[in-house]
Amino acid sequence: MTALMVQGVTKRFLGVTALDDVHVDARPGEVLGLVGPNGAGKTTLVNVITGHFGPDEGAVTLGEQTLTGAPIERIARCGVARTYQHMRLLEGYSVIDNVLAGRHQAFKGRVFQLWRVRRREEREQRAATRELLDRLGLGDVADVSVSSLSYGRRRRVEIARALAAQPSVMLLDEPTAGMTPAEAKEIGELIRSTSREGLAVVLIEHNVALVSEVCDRIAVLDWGKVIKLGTPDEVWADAKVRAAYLGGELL
Ligand SMILES: Nc1ncnc2c1ncn2[C@@H]1O[C@H](COP(=O)(O)OP(=O)(O)OP(=O)(O)O)[C@@H](O)[C@H]1O
Repeated sequence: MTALMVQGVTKRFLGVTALDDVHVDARPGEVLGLVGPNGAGKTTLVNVITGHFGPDEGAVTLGEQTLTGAPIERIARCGVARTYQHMRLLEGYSVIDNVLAGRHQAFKGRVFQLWRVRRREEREQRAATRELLDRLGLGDVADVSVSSLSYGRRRRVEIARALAAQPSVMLLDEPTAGMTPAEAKEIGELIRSTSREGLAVVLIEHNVALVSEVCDRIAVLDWGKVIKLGTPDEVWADAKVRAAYLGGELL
């Protein structure tokens, strides 16, 4: 497993500097929180890492691999998976088919294979996906349409789909948005236990209590700049953070 490094990334949209010389890293086995007021640049940073936007300046690397400016599919195949602020599930398809889609996307075109070998791989992938669904508490709905699931379970399917690609880095954009506190707590526990298996998780999250509980380190963005990067205690004790984030009324 390899670390994600963002070095000196700047991204401008017409008159807006959405990211301004951003330096952050996410280490294998840790959860890195990405927090900050609305419009601070959190989603833009995720979009630059995943190749949805190229940066104007700076570099993104994963171990020895340079991701800067690479197409989205290549970055995904390098081991970067994500979920979106607004869910993008294949409506009307089963949970297992949605999750398998994540797996196929990551592995497609990898090698030319005989039909027989492909059939065997497909069976193996289905079995591995069922195991993953069991682990995420979705085993009982594997063959059910995602459209009929509760909001919390649909969010879980999104995470399962990202994990199915066996990433080194998983970027989660507000995975607990719209959840009940109990559902959010469960997702928090899931994120933490998943990271402990060795992947780096980058978590955009507005829920301060959850982010403090789940994250090893937190990067605070404000107006496109990282104003603090440290442990939850270090971050929330920082005067600049308190001033920028929720106008000083943090905890
Ligand atoms: N595609 C785009 N075109 C123009 N401006 C954009 C684009 N994407 C983001 N921006 C601008 O960049 C800035 C950062 O936006 P971004 O969505 O990254 O913030 P955020 O921290 O994720 O906010 P939120 O918490 O509200 O999701 C904002 O001023 C936003 O309007």
